[in-house]
Amino acid sequence: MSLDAKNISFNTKNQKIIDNISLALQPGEVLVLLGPNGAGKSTLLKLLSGEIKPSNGEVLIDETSITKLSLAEQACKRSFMSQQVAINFPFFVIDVLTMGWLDENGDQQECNKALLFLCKEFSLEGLLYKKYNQLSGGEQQRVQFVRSLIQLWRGSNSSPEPRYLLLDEPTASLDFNFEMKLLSYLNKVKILNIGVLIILHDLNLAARYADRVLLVDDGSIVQYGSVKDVFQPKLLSEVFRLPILVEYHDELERLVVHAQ
Ligand SMILES: Nc1ncnc2c1ncn2[C@@H]1O[C@H](COP(=O)(O)OP(=O)(O)OP(=O)(O)O)[C@@H](O)[C@H]1O
Repeated sequence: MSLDAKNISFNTKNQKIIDNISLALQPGEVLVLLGPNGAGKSTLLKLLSGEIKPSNGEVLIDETSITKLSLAEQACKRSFMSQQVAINFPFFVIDVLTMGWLDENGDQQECNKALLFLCKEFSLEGLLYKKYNQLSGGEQQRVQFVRSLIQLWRGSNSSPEPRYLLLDEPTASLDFNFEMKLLSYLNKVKILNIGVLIILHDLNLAARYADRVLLVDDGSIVQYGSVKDVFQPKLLSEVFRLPILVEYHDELERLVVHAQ
């Protein structure tokens, strides 16, 4: 079981944006997608989510081509939080949160339970009856993260099917507290048989939270593997076009990255 990209490419009239990428996101792992601006990360996530179709190759969810799944079936299997979600209609926060609730998630009582639990985790209780488009950027991002979790909720099921959570820079507008809260929450998410693919720009946070890393540049994979495999100073320096130092921090017990 996995969310697979098999030799996918995405071209526009004048540009090859994704060039023959293959990957497999496993349930139970956090795969961090790294790369410079314009490398193709968001496009790759949109392809994996089914939002856009590859020019070549295919995306499979648990061995079934995503093109053979209905939108409802896709929604059950994977949840996608894109970079910025503008909602022009004046929805209340509670409406935005419950939009993703599916029959598979459980009944109304279960929905209330999920809302109560996740809103407490991400301090949204006081915002439920505010208009979504009046929230700050960070508040909107917390709402979108909780919405994407609510979509995959299987609270009362002790052995849920594999599911996949795709997150495009979910911490970009968050303060330090909520940034750490969201990233450490992924450790709880992944043990629920969910595979998480997340785009991050902060290399130190990537080193801390990734089980595996996919480094892309110019639409292609540069390196795909463990943090140790990817966090090679020469490789990172080339991709990010500045001298980068990587060292093992004894006290933190992980690799840390510095710009030289
Ligand atoms: N539909 C499109 N039509 C034309 N060009 C596009 C389209 N989508 C993406 N691009 C271009 O493809 C490249 C990759 O964009 P993408 O948003 O995937 O990059 P990214 O790695 O997510 O960047 P960032 O870190 O800045 O968010 C960019 O040069 C972008 O301008």
